[in-house]
Amino acid sequence: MRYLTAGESHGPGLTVIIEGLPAGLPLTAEEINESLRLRQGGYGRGRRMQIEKDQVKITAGVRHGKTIGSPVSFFVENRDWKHWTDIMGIEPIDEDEAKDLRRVVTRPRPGHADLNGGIKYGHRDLRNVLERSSARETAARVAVGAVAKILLKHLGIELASHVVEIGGVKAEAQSISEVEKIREIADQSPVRCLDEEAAQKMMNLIDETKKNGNSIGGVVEVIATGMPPGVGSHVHYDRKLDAKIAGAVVSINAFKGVEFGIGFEAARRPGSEVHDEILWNEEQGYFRKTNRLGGFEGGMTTGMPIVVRGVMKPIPTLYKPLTSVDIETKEPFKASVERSDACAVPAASVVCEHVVAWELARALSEQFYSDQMDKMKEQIDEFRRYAREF
Ligand SMILES: Cc1cc2nc3c(=O)[nH]c(=O)nc-3n(C[C@H](O)[C@H](O)[C@H](O)COP(=O)(O)O)c2cc1C
Ligand SMILES: C=C(O[C@@H]1CC(C(=O)O)=C[C@@H](OP(=O)(O)O)[C@H]1O)C(=O)O
Repeated sequence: MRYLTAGESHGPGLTVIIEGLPAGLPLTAEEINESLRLRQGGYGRGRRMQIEKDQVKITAGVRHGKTIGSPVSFFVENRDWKHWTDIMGIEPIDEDEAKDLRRVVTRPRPGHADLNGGIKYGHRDLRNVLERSSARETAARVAVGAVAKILLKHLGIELASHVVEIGGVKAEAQSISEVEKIREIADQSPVRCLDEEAAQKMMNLIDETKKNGNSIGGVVEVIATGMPPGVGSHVHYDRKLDAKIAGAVVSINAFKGVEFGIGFEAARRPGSEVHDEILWNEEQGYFRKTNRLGGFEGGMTTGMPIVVRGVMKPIPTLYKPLTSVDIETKEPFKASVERSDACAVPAASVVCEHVVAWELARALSEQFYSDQMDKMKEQIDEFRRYAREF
C-alpha cells in the first residue's frame, strides 16, 4: 500500500491517492470526516481552523460503500482558498501584475522550512515553500490514516491517542488500558489529556503563552492494541516495523523525536528493569508480564499493545518573532506575523495516531494476503491461532 498527497495550504484543496487497499473494505466519507473533525479541534489553534470544515469528497475507488481494489482518491476543499484566489492563482499572469498580487515572502521564519526550501528550489518568494511545508497537509494524512484505521478495525486492531505533556506540564500516568476508554476521555478533553487537573494547567499555559506571543510544544502518545505478533522483520533495516513507525512519526510537521514504551528511560535502567518477561497461557498464548518495550522486539510486534510517543517542538511562527535575515536586503529584521497556532499538540496527537495506523495497516498488507478484505482477515486470524500455539 502506498499513498501520495498534493495541495498547497491556501490553494483550492488537498488531493490524496491511496494505492493497494484490499477490495471489499466498507468505506464511507462520514467515518473519515470524523477523524478530520478531531484533527481540527484542540485548544491553542489559530483562526484558520474556524474557517475550515474539513471533509473528504471520495472521487475514486469506492462503489456502493466498498473499495473495489482500484486506487482510492479524495479531495478535501480549502475553504480559505476563496480569500487567496489572486495570491495563489493557478493561471499565468503578467509579471508586473504578479508583483502586486503575490504578497511575496522574503523573510524566513526560524524553525520553519522557508529558508532551506527557498535555497533548494531557487524560490525568491518563500511563499512557494511555506504553502506546501504547512501542516495543512496533515489533513490529507489523517484522511489516509482514517482509512487505515477502518481497515485495522476489521482486523480487531484499535488505536487511540492522547497528550501526555505540553510545555513541561506533565499528565499523571494513567492506569487505563482499554483503547476505547482512552479515546473517549481524550476526545472529550480540549487538550486530549486523560488527566483533568493537568489538562487545566495545560490550557492555562497555552493562554499565557499566546498572550506573550510565544508558542509551546509537547509529547503525544499513541496506543494500538490487537496487533498479531511477528509483524515486521528482524532481517533487514528497511523491514523493521518500529523503524518505519519512527520515520513516519518524525515526518509529521514539527515532530523531533520518538520513543517506544519506556523509551529514553531505558538508558537509565538495568536490563532486568527494561526487558519484559515472557509468559504463556492457553487463552492468550505468549504474552509479556510487562510492556516496557512498547510492543516491539527485533523490529517485530510482540503482540503486546504498541505504545509510541512523539515529541513536537513549539510552533515556529511567533507573534513576538526571533531575529532573521531578509533574503533580498540581507538586513536583519523581526518579522510581523499573520495568524498562527500557539500550540497544536492536541491536534498533532490525532495526526500521530493516524500516521501510526497507516504504518500498521501497510505492514499487515505486506505480510499477509491483501487483495481481498475477507481473505486478509481469514489469513490474519489463522496466523493468530498459529502464533498462540507455537
Ligand atoms: C497540526 C499542526 C499545526 C501546525 N501549525 C503551525 C502554525 O500555525 N504555524 C507554524 O509556524 N507552524 C505550524 N506547525 C509546524 C510547522 O508546520 C513545522 O514546524 C514546519 O513545517 C517545519 O517543519 P519541521 O518543524 O518538521 O522542521 C504545525 C504543525 C502541526 C503538526
Ligand atoms: C491549515 C492548517 O494549519 C496551518 C499550519 C501552519 C503551518 O505553518 O504549518 C500554519 C497555519 O496556517 P495559516 O497561516 O493558514 O493559518 C495553520 O493554520 C491545518 O492544520 O489545517
